Amino acid sequence: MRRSHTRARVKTKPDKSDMDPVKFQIRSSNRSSSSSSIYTLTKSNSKHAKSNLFLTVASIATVLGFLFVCYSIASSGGRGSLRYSVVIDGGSTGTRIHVFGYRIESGKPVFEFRGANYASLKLHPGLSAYAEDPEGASAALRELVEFAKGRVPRGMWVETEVRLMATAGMRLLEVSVQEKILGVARRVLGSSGFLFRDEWASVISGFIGVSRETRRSDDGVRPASCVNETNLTQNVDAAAAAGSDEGVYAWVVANFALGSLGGDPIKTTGIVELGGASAQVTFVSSEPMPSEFSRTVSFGNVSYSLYSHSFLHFGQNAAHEKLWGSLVSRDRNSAVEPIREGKHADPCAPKGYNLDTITQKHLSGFLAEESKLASSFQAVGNYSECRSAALSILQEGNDKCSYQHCSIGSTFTPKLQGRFLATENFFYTSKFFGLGEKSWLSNMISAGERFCGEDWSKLRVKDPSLEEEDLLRYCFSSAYIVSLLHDTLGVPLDDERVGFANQAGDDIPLDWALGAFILQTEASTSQHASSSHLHWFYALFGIDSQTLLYFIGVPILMTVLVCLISKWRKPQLKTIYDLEKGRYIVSRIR
Ligand SMILES: Nc1nc2c(ncn2[C@@H]2O[C@H](COP(=O)(O)OP(=O)(O)OP(=O)(O)O)[C@@H](O)[C@H]2O)c(=O)[nH]1
Ligand SMILES: [Ca+2]
Repeated sequence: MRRSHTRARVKTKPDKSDMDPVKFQIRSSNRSSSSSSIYTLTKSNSKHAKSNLFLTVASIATVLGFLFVCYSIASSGGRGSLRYSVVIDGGSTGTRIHVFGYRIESGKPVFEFRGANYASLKLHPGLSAYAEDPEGASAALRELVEFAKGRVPRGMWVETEVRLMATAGMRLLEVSVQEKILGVARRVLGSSGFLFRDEWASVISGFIGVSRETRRSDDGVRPASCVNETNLTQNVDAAAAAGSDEGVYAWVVANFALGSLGGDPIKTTGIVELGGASAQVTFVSSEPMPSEFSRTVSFGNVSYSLYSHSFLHFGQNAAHEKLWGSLVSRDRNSAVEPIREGKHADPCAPKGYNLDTITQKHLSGFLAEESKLASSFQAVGNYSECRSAALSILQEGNDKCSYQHCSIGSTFTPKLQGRFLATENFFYTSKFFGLGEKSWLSNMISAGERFCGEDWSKLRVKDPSLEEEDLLRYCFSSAYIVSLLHDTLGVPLDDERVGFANQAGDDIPLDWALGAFILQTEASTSQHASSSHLHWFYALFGIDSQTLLYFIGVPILMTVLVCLISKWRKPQLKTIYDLEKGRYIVSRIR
């Protein structure tokens, strides 16, 4: 059939509402028939055209939307998008910032403490060093904030929470001085660009057992009782009964790392932590205990009834300073007999070490200026005397015990139950002496006897890279560790249930700040999920975004494809208007 070359002639227009005709003349190819008809090739019905257009646009939009969902899930490794959180640990020897990345899957946070999902930086000295000059803390805090900003995408800063949680070093300061330093921190963090509220900068031992009021703190740890902070200035010992949140957080990260968090309480692992200013003991105990030591931690649908306590002044550095103080002050039952008037033997310092500089620096907390100058020390390096001096320090206050039984100071501690990880200085000192896991506590004794009994000059040659003060501490540390775990807490010397560690599971650092982040994120996510419209969905389907993709995405794609195929497959009809016959003829295009 040839296309006509004659000009199309305009005839009666069909009904306006129908279509807008295009006309041309087609001559039949058969010579014999002279008939030729004028045909009208009509465009499709405008309504029909619109629905086609809509269908096409909708199909394209659906397919694009589906492809975008595929891309965003694929690009996030088939999981929720990455979120961030920042925790600053205000310790006594330094301030450490932790930057965490995590995802939400099926309404639950998924934590990975490695690679781009975890970074930390520690700056010395700790916040408590700025007691005389609180403003001086702002420079270090700004440097830590800049470190975090380098690890959180700028677009996420505004929804990334930052918390400052200070521990023993700050606990030892007057509350008024604490508040000045915290005020500087609140100003720096408030202008950091991260999500921050003033109450998120605090000394974490905010709860001590005086009133019977209980309340749920926003980090998922429910204190057995609490009181307002003003009591802290009146009774430092009461403050010593505080701060067990630090121990709880360390317990949380240890059991998260070991995979026992969320499981049977009996199968969890306890934590004994030897810090600089404080020591923490936290474990699941079935023994009845006074409420000020009891903490309940909920994780998933499991509740853990814990004993948790932070022994302020019983951290390694604080205890060592107490030893020097006890060597000098005659009005206390001195840990060791003085050599002669004003000359004190220090059994925890290897022979030949010159103690005067270090003791003058550290005794400010214990001595009036004149008695400091009058006193001098002689290193006599004797491990067993050092160990009994350490025991005297640990038992100081035992006579004031107001509980059924006390172990450290005048504080109640139930009998240790189950397995334990001994962290921080337990780990550092065991590593220094090269102890293996097997019988490490009994080997600590022989290592300490050798080290304390050695001449200082030989020790210096063996470890020239270490700071003198750090090297010196290993004699006291080896004695204090055995005296704390075995002589005071009753851990048998060959007990395999207690091991030293600084990481666990998949090399997860056993740092309490990670535990605080886990609890806080778990609490805020489940709060958000229960208040968001998706809660019923996750509860009903309990599926993650990947499965969601298959359940919803694939059917949409199939529907769109069927529509598109059916549309294209639909016979292409041609509607023509026969002028001579005066009617439409619909015919199929091959
Ligand atoms: N030997 C040794 N000791 C370390 C090392 N790192 C930290 N410590 C000591 O381990 C203890 C606890 O470390 P951190 O928790 O980082 O110190 P901190 O938070 O400032 O101290 P606290 O406020 O008591 O927790 C302190 O006594 C530190 O001096 C290390 O690499 N080697
Ligand atoms: Ca610490």
